[in-house]
Amino acid sequence: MAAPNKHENVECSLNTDNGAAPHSPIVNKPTCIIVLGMAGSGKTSFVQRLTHHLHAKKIPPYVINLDPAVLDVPFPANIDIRDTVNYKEVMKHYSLGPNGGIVTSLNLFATRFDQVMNFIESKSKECTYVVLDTPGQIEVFTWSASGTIITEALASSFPTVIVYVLDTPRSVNPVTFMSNMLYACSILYKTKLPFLIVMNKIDIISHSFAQEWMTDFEAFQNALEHETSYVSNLTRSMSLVLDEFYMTIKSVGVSATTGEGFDEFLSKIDDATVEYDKEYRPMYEKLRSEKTHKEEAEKQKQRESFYKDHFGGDIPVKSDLLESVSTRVVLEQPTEEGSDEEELTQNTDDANTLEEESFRRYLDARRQQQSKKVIKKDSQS
Ligand SMILES: Nc1nc2c(ncn2[C@@H]2O[C@H](COP(=O)(O)OP(=O)(O)OP(=O)(O)O)[C@@H](O)[C@H]2O)c(=O)[nH]1
Repeated sequence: MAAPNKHENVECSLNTDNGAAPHSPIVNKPTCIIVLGMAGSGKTSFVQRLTHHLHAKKIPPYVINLDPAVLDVPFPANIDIRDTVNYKEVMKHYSLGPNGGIVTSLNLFATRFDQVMNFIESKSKECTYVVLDTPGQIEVFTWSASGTIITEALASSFPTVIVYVLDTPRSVNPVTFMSNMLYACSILYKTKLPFLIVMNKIDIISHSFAQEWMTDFEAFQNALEHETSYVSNLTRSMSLVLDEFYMTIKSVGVSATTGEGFDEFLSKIDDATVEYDKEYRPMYEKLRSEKTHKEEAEKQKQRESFYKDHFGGDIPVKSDLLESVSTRVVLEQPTEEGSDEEELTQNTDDANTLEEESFRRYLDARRQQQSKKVIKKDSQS
């Protein structure tokens, strides 16, 4: 069991100087592994074992804990939501129950996720895998706005894979198995990302029965013979529907307790990374560019209404004046360390000059308009 480590709010201190060459199929981009699963399926134990396994292989991962309510994080987390959001304070402040507190904490954290993206980006060359543990209650992540924001942010910049942890011993019941699969299926279609089912706890029972049910419809129907409840009829019909889902889905059996199956898991993650690159990346890149365009259009709209309000619509919105100002702002580059103050003064001076210039142009334009009006009046009278 990996010893709990003092995690850092912002830094990746663990994943350097190991001499290991990243082996991700996509050069210079870590694969983000989002770990989801029903409460108690073993997500945290799985992340703990995976972290341990990767450290042993000298490929230390970048680990992020997104569960604000967990008491102890049993793996060395580089970023821990609990350092940013105090779940108990959130509950108290907003008079929420435990689940509302978790959802709100995750929402608050999502507003800062751009910073997390910057940290991952800065470690892109050193880290091969970024592992994210999610809250115990699966719906908090899968059906919340913040879960979608986090998933889309990751997937539009890095190869991202959804790992669904299944409690194998609990799934020996075909109805429970089917419920789990329906849930997995809904997440697959919602996230539109490569998806891997991790059948955990195979030290208790082999996952071969579950894999057989996924590939052999008859075998599953036979297992249902013993079920007499009305749910079994529904399950029987649903298994027909899930056939296509089973055909596209990858699965692997692991034990977070013994470490069995983790090499196979990594090899499937690498396959999923290639799959992301081929099939999903174009879609997410399009999504990102659409988002950028939408934001640009929104800014343009705000600028237009600003100029309308301040110049009464007399000056055409697309004037060279507006263009020169907006380009200046958009093209602003981050300054070198140590020269911030100097650059800031320079920028402020530039901005003042621009403002003066534009104001002068505005006055000239008004003067010209006025004189045109006067000439027109004179000629009429
Ligand atoms: N035998 C066995 N037990 C396991 C394995 N993985 C997890 N467990 C046990 O399953 C229980 C739940 O594990 P957790 O890792 O806390 O599960 P979780 O999904 O993170 O739980 P929540 O986040 O609280 O919903 C614990 O008692 C673990 O010791 C495994 O591979 N084998």
